[in-house]
Amino acid sequence: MKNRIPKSDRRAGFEFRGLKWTARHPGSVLMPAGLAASGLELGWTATGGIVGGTTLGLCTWYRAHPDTFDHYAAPRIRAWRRRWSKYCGPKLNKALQACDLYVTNRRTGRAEFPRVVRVQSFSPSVDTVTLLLPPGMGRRAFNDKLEDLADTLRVERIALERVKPGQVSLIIERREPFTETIPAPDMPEESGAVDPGDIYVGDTEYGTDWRLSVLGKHTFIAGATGAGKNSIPLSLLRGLAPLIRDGLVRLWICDPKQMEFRKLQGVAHRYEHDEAACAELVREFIEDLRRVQRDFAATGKRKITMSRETPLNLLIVDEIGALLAYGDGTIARTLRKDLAIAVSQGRATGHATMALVQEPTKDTVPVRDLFPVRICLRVTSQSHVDMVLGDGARLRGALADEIPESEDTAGIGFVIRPRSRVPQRVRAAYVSDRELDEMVAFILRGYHAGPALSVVAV
Ligand SMILES: Nc1ncnc2c1ncn2[C@@H]1O[C@H](COP(=O)(O)OP(=O)(O)OP(=O)(O)O)[C@@H](O)[C@H]1O
Repeated sequence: MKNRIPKSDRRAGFEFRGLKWTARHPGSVLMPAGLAASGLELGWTATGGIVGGTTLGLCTWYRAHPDTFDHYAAPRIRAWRRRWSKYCGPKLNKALQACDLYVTNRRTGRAEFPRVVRVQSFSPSVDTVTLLLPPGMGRRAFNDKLEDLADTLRVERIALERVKPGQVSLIIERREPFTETIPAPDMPEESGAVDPGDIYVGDTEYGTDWRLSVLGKHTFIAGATGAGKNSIPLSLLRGLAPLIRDGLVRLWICDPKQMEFRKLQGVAHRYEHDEAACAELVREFIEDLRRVQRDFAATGKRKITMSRETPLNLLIVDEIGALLAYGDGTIARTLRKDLAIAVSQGRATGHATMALVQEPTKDTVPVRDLFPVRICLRVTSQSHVDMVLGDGARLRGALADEIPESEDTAGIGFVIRPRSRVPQRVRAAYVSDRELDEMVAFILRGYHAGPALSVVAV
């Protein structure tokens, strides 16, 4: 039998603890060491020049190419800054101690704290701090303490995710970027001023425009009742209003709830609310899609040119769950098949679909994963977030289940940024009843339901 060496009450000397710390944080040690070495070797003026040149280079990158800077550099710089300014050992330990989030080593009597192993900052408002728990502490220790910890750290809210045994991530929402309602988008006067592939629907947490496309893009919007789902299609429709008026975009609306969309009845190409009639509407939408496909096959075309003869088609299905899961089984089966065709084949033919749902489970919306653009507003369950936005989205900061249930937060949600795959907080603009009426009146003023000769290249 192996002889076990009895544990000592003494800790390793500070120089060895220092070495261990250096091994864990090589960058934070090597950078100042490199600068000091450069100062001594090359002289302080040359080192100042290198530092200045690097800073200038970063500033130029920041100003010249926001896309690549925000994708590659900003999250790393922010995470590093936050690691050492907000979550450095003693500062975080003080907060953890105040919230009783530590264990006392029975043998040595010393307090042992969760250790920060990683800080990620995918967006300016949310950080993910991964902690290695000390022996004797489990993730349940955090259950009742997250609100206290949020107040102690002076942040908006904190959520917890288990990473692997012994490791948890605190998802720390530092601030709410949206404190004001965003006014309804303007309606352009002329069709030529609208790019249907780039319509403003609200703002992102970076203060930039949040835009959606109807060029064969299919959008899935999930959110609990009152989350503000309707504001997304309604904002989009205001941007598209002149195209609808001029007969270049046709609306197909399934509206089982008969609320806001009912007002669009007079300007929609097709509008239905009854379950069987909605299924018939979607069938006709598919027939239209097939007709364009046949036309493509006959003419060798691969893309439509938006015109009154070949308009873009936007199918809006409000409360898709009411049609697919809660209604008549036979109708739901046909509808599911047709929606799957629309979402998988409508891109090139100019048939876009937008579906809204309260409960985004696979049982309710089996075609959910076919939608390439997914938006998650306030949801009622943690699991809904990853269902909508993809695995790991909540861990990367999409705390859609933590958005408070209040009108002040309606329209706030998350989307996944296409290139980086990280969640981004967004808020849809709010279209009031008056602005909806104004839009309908605007469209009706010159409404063209049938074909004519106008062509707008897209
Ligand atoms: N983008 C927004 N910005 C600010 N407030 C909003 C926004 N969207 C909606 N609201 C407010 O929230 C309320 C609820 O919105 P809405 O009815 O669109 O939610 P919903 O998700 O469609 O709910 P349901 O599924 O029950 O129809 C609205 O009456 C409005 O006061």
